[in-house]
Amino acid sequence: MFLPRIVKRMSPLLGSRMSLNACRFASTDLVRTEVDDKTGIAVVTMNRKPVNSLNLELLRELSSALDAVEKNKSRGMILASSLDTVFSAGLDITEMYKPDQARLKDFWTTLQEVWLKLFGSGFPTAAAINGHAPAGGCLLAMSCEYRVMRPNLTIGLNETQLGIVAPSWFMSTMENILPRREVELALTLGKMFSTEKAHEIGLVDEIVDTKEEALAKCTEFIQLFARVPREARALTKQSFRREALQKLDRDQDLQMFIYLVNQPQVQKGLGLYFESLKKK
Ligand SMILES: CCCC/C=C\CC(=O)SCCNC(=O)CCNC(=O)[C@H](O)C(C)(C)COP(=O)(O)OP(=O)(O)OC[C@H]1O[C@@H](n2cnc3c(N)ncnc32)[C@H](O)[C@@H]1OP(=O)(O)O
Repeated sequence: MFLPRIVKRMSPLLGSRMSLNACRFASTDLVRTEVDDKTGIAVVTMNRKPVNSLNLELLRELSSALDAVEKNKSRGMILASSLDTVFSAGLDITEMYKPDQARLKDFWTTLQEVWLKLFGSGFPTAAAINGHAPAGGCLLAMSCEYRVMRPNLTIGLNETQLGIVAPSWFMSTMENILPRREVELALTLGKMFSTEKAHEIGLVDEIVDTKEEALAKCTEFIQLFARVPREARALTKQSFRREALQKLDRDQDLQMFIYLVNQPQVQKGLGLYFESLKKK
């Protein structure tokens, strides 16, 4: 079981609001967690080059970071990326293409866990989307309560474009934000929205020019709850999200995923897609 290292020092994020305050760090190579001592808000930053694709190790560390945020009783959590142009490229295709079956099982179970912890968290959450957010990257952002994005990027659930089917809990997560018809269209098309279009339809709440502004806007959102009793807020949020959370039958979902991924036509499609990414 991974245990985050916790030390106390000054934030290296010079120029951002966070830099003014001493921060507690709980960091690993893949996920950095910084808690601002003044606001009590944790910034969880994904840091897996080149594109924050979600492999088993990154998912495990995200899961541990979420546990740490919960345990530390942080005022809220902002999810961000250390990369300049990518928030997260979604699931790491190498986990699904010609997979090791035991690892594939672990991989999917850990993704379920991350979603259950993030979407179902009692603490306030916001995503500072400072880069592209396709598929699993979009899922992480949508699992938060508020989204702030930089211009000229893309976000969406593009699974059908890859010949795969987004699980129903990906759909429920989008349905928590957008009208059902919009979700059906977006998913059947495998639509990637520009930042501007995502903002127009409500998938993204605000557009800002820099990562620092995104972090500041996310902080402002979380601070809206400063005077709302923590427990009442948490139970209200969880009650809104309960139906989606309870709909996930983890075992059945795992069996379905394993079955689908191992279909020869899905393997072929993933292989071709991966090649096309490499050729680019
Ligand atoms: C039943 C199954 C259910 C599954 C549910 C969810 C599915 C998913 O999440 S599938 C993943 C879907 N993701 C995508 O389609 C995104 C693919 N990536 C991109 O579009 C671009 O990489 C991106 C816009 C994110 C960034 O563009 P660039 O900055 O131009 O980077 P490159 O495209 O040059 O990529 C750099 C490097 O990373 C590799 N890469 C990219 N994405 C992935 C990925 N998802 N998994 C694994 N590897 C990925 C890419 O091949 C490049 O590798 P090298 O050529 O070796 O440098």
